[in-house]
Amino acid sequence: MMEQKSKEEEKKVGVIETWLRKHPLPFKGATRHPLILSIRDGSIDIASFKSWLAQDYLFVRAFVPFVASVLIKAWKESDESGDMEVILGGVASLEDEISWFKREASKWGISLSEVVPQQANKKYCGLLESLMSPDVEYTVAITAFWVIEVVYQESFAYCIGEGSKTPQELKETCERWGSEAFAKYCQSLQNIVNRRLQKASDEELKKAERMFLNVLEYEVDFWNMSRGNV
Ligand SMILES: Cc1ncc(CN)c(N)n1
Repeated sequence: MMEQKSKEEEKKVGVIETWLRKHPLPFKGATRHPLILSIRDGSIDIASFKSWLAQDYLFVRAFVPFVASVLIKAWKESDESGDMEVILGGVASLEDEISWFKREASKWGISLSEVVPQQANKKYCGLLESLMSPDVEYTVAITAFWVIEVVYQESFAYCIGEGSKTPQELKETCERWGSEAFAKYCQSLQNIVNRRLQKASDEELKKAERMFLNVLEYEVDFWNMSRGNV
């Protein structure tokens, strides 16, 4: 009886929660990076922030076709029509995000047309491009999509959380990904991923878990880049 109950509970917990318990350090490494800690404690070097902003603009431009490719996979492979609305919401919000990057860059005197992608950025955009292949399963692609979004949500929410000393001029940036609305969107993605993983084959589960860890590494490399540790 006891054993039955714990198995039931495990089912309710969801695969993502079990991964987060199994791999706390990689997740913490990506969401509590020194760059984020320096925003939160106010010691951030503005040159690092500007470098992150410029590189992230290029990343987001590459992220748009990736999210569009996840939308196509959802249309072809999903067992739930509601997935498309969640992903479509993500695509739509990226238009506003790109405009925001342009405004923010001009505020900081950054000429976006002159930004050259650094190595870690090129590598990460290469990963996005590889995930656009029709050979990559919807479950694996949507897992990557969720991790990419949740790292920013967890990181920037920490910068505006209780006790933070984030400089006023960086608060809008932190709000963009640290807001309640963005957290809700990430939760919707997480629900899709958990549902898909519950039905996945062992092989697909392994692929998705490897992707989860891979993306966390790419995120750390991306933060490192902005601190000059390419
Ligand atoms: C590198 C990176 N990772 C995630 C996000 C959030 N879409 C982003 N803008 N940039």
